[in-house]
Amino acid sequence: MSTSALDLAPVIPVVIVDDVESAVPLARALVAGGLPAVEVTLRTPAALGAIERIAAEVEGAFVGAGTVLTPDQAKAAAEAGARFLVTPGCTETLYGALVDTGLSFLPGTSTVSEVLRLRELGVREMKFFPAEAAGGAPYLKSLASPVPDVRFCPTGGITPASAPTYLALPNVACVGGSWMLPADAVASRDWSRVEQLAREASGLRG
Ligand SMILES: O=C(O)C(=O)C[C@H](O)[C@H](O)COP(=O)(O)O
Repeated sequence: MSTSALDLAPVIPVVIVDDVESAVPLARALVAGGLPAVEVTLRTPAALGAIERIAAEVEGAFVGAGTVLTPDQAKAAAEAGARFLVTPGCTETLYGALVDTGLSFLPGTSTVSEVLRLRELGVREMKFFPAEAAGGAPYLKSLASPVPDVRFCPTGGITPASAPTYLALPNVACVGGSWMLPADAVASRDWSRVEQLAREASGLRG
């Protein structure tokens, strides 16, 4: 069975990289702190280069691409070395492209019908986005009884304070978040702070 990003740690860090040179030390700090699954969002021109460098140079990292919106992005991320793909929402076209890469993926959902549509296609691991805005932990808790066989990675607005509530739910495998990468720490390349925040996040449990 292929590795699922959901099973590696309680948190998947969501990374926005502005320069490729920072990507490797940043990912090393996350891995050292206990967060091996690293989601690099395709929101910056540096993202694909960052995925490539992390895949090649950071031992222990399981690097993925986030903010995958189009089939071309799915393909480019796979070619750059991404091991998993994350999307904020899903369409039929995008779903087909995700499957075509052969990688594991977390399609974004925020309604029960979206969850059921993907479930009909055999998907059992999904992102719940934007988690806090779309109903938060109470929403996912309500889904656990009628749809017990789908596991979620809620992402969007989650903090170290709210993460344990999500992680305590039976249908939450892990959460996604960017709080271990404060903009000022990344700008000043304070990797020891990133590692420390990652370590705290990796110790979170419900
Ligand atoms: O890029 C994507 O695919 C997204 O769906 C959005 C991200 O998951 C959120 O931006 C998470 O960021 P925070 O809310 O800062 O934790």
